[in-house]
Amino acid sequence: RRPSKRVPPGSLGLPIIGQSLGMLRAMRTNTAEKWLEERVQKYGPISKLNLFGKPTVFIYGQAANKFIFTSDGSVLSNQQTRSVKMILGERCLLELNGEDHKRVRDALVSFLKPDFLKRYVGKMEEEVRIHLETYWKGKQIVKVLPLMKTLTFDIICSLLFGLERGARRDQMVQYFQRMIEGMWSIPINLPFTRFNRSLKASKDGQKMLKQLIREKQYEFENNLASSHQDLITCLLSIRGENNQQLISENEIIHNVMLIMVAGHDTSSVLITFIVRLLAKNPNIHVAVLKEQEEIAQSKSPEESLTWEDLGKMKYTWRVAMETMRIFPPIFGGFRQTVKDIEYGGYLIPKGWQIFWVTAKTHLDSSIFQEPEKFDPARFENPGSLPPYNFVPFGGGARICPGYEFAKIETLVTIHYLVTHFAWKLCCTDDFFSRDPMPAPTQGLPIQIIPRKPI
Ligand code: HEM
Repeated sequence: RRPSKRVPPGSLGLPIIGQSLGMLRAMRTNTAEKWLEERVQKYGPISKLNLFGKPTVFIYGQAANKFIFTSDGSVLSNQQTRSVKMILGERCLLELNGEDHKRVRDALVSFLKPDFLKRYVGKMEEEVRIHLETYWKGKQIVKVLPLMKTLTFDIICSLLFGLERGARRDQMVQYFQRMIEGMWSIPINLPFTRFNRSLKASKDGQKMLKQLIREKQYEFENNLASSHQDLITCLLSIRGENNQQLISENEIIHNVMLIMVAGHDTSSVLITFIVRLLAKNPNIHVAVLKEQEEIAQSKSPEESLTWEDLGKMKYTWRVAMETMRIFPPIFGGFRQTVKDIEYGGYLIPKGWQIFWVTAKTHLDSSIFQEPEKFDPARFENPGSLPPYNFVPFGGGARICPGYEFAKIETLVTIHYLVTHFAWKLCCTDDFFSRDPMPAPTQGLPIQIIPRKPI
């Protein structure tokens, strides 16, 4: 078929600004789905707009997700905002395409695959225990979101970077927290801007990582590495013919920074929203508690959780999936067309952005009946769910490689939370803003009542 010469309906708005401010405002006021629905009502399921200075086409639904996730690099390339590229570096996975993307991704997956991660359940559990003893024990009110950010940072530092607790880990966490704060803002290189503070923190963090990598390289080459292999050592150990290192120092630094961001912001949001939903749905809370108590009672108090125990947490994981259906941590993302393409009968010119949105498909009543209702039973038989309808982790060649990691940390944390504490929400409003990660009012303060000692 000859491609139609028509670009999708819609307006590109003012030059550069386009609809970016309207979209950002809708994200911050938790009305982004409504904002997009109004577009669909006005222009139909495929429409053009101008986001962050680029002509963009917004598409959603099963076919759209399939198109985005299965198109190869000859049709669509990955597309990040300029601020993300400047802060994370040009060799991180988000910037790589084709063979380079596959080589670096395979290296990361060799560490993040279940066979490797199952050895680390006990180490994650140790981090959760220490966290609860430090920040929850003896408290009456805690703020869940900031604490979950601290916990997921700690887990990543310990498991992925082999950085033990202490001044060095604290310094690293500070750099990364500052870096993330302004990562999504508009890049203006002035000393007082949020972006510039992030860029500086990214450079300081990179310097520290470089030092850490050199130490790990020395340990690796002199057979001094500990038996608990971390991600950095794992990447250093990937060798080709003649024993040459296959992942360069810059690739290690940029991807370690990506993992720090991708791995901590998302899982902390997921756990926070599960805590919120359990407080609002007592029946579901009771069912999760029952499942977790059965596991706890099958072990002595000193015994660690195992991979097999996690396999028994089926209901809890269904609750997590339903939480991600309604409140996906990642709102959506961008790709860029590598050539003129035809989609849905329209022409999308070369160099335009394509904007995909998770929640718009997740809340579609033709896919999920009564989409506003929180119902974990939808995931009783995940195999029956048609592909590309439930996409909190994306899909295809760029599907989230941290899925298993996120699953383990979520299940271990929820196990400890429900078996050791009961809780009530201090703010009962339903509001959360997206910046771009969802954040409930005041970071979700809750009143906690201990069930049994940590
Ligand atoms: C609930 C937790 C998580 C959610 C919802 C999530 C979601 C996502 C999504 C939607 C993408 C794909 C974006 C796209 O196609 O453009 C992605 C990519 C990615 N995620 Fe996650 N993620 C989570 C946790 C993690 C964790 C724990 C890690 C690392 C330990 C991680 C590392 C990554 C990386 C490196 C990518 C880029 C993959 C690539 O471009 O090939 N994520 N994630």
